[in-house]
Amino acid sequence: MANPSASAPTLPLLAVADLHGWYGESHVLHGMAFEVPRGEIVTLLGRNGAGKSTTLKAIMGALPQRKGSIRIDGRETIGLAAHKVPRLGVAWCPEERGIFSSLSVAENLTLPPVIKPGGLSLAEVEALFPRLVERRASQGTKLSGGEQQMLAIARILRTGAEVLLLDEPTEGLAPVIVSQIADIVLALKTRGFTVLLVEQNFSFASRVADRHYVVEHGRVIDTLLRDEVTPRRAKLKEYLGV
Ligand SMILES: Nc1ncnc2c1ncn2[C@@H]1O[C@H](COP(=O)(O)OP(=O)(O)OP(=O)(O)O)[C@@H](O)[C@H]1O
Repeated sequence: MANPSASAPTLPLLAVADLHGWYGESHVLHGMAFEVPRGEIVTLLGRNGAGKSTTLKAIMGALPQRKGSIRIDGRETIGLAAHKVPRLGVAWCPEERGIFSSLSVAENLTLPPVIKPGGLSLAEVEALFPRLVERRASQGTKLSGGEQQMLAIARILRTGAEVLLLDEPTEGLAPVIVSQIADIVLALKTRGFTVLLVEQNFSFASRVADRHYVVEHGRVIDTLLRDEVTPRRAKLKEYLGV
């Protein structure tokens, strides 16, 4: 990884301000605003349909109708074509995971192109994911949900991205696998990655994250730092309806 302290420490790696987004006539992001400091794990929490996944899409330039501001390492990207966003060091792991079923684990792993220097080597990726090494020759279709999720995360680590957008990486997984994914996300932080996580699984989110933004109706309605989660747990449960 590039040295995380190389840029100004006070500049957030990702800064979203007054972000609006639409699907056709449907206005779903209503002034999203939040910051992701370099080296932190940050979550967007909220009920189904709050606009969390759409926010990740908007950051990647995959939401055609959007306005506002999305700065990546200080650079405004709102007018940028979608194919240019990854070059700024952002990688997206969408909810559907996107594993190619006809390709092997090894082929899936090396499919995304390296677009920036500073990514992990294949050997470093494999050291983080021993399970994938064991399954190297297996086809995508033969993998369990947890293995698919690991592969979806693993294959973006070589690309040189510094910011990883992970959309519900624990969805549908057994608790023991969720715990392994938490260990991996924490290991990524120690390797210098910055992570923006969309999550419904609050116990997972609270284990890994440094800060949480609560999203409701397409905007951030509250922010909690790691230490505020326990004292404000009742309020958080109310927000999430759990
Ligand atoms: N492709 C789409 N076309 C039209 N409307 C959409 C589309 N995708 C999402 N929406 C709508 O946009 C709103 C925000 O959805 P989004 O998926 O961003 O929510 P979310 O907070 O990520 O929740 P979830 O966990 O259910 O994905 C919802 O009302 C949803 O129905």
